[in-house]
Amino acid sequence: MTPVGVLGAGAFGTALAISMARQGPVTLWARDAGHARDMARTRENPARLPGARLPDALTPAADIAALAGCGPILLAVPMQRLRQVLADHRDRLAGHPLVACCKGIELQTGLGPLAVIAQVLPGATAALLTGPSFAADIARGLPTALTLACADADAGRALQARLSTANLRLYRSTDTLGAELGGALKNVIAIACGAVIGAGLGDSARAALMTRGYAEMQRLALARGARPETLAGLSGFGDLALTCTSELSRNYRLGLALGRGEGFDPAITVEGAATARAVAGADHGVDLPITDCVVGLLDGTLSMSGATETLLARPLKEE
Ligand SMILES: NC(=O)C1=CN([C@@H]2O[C@H](COP(=O)(O)OP(=O)(O)OC[C@H]3O[C@@H](n4cnc5c(N)ncnc54)[C@H](OP(=O)(O)O)[C@@H]3O)[C@@H](O)[C@H]2O)C=CC1
Ligand SMILES: O=C(CO)COP(=O)(O)O
Repeated sequence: MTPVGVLGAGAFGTALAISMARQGPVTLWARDAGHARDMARTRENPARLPGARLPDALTPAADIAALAGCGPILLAVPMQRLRQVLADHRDRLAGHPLVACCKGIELQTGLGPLAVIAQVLPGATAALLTGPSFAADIARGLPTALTLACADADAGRALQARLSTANLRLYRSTDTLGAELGGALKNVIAIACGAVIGAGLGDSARAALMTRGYAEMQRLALARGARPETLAGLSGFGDLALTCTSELSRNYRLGLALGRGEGFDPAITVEGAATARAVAGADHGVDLPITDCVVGLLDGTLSMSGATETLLARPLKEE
């Protein structure tokens, strides 16, 4: 069996590699050669996924040429890095089915991962793997369900069969736009929910924000042509429910810090911050009051009390 390739030895890339290496060969590329060598020697990735052991079938690689012998390649780098990574390694990636594992909207263009892939590698078979999944849970072999979205139904079926594992149950979709937007926008709402809890506004306020945040996700996604059932699925509702209620979520933790008026380590990957700015700044004619408040909190132009008053003072309307 040709190995599955994983580009990006971060938390998610490593967790997916571990899960898939339990049923076949996987090559995990790390951009830092020393990082790859350390993983090969110690059989762990403590910096990104502490406590997880790398199965024997997982081969860390420092040279991206090692991906040449792989079949599908999973792209597990942050959304705002995706374009550069694809451009840097275009020749190595050409000809392989590419599975974007990142969640977000590109700040400069307002595009999602699959549109970025199409621009850098036109004609590539591309899919998206997204949904409610903490890297730590996947690495521990806990049951996880994800959406595998691919515009090409046959390619999607093949990738679903190839990438599903004993604990990773993949559901197919051809609504790539809806899957992209669900995974990206839930991070913005998770920041908002963390801020509400961090400010001590309570679980009822969080439930209201999750619900109205889901409405905001739907408004934007449907306006851009997504299917409602996609937003109601794993990539939308499922991931929203997970990310808005767990301190394992970095987006939620950033929100907690904002609500508490505390700082947050900028080195930690938090996709929702850039996505909020990308979406709020775009001209799509859709009302996104929660997203706008998140941007204000991130930029320091809006206080928690100001954000709360802004949302509570909105004109009364039908649900
Ligand atoms: N963590 C999780 O539980 C989940 C994450 N995701 C998504 O996965 C994506 C990746 O996040 P995650 O793995 O968690 O983030 P991490 O911060 O753990 O890892 C990011 C990885 O990307 C690599 N990277 C960053 N920039 C570049 C670059 N220019 N070239 C090559 N590699 C680069 C980093 O390399 P280096 O180590 O050398 O810095 C690192 O290995 C995000 O979009 C996230 O939303 C989805 C579901 C769950
Ligand atoms: O996407 C995730 C869960 O589905 C991971 O969440 P964070 O990026 O907020 O850590």
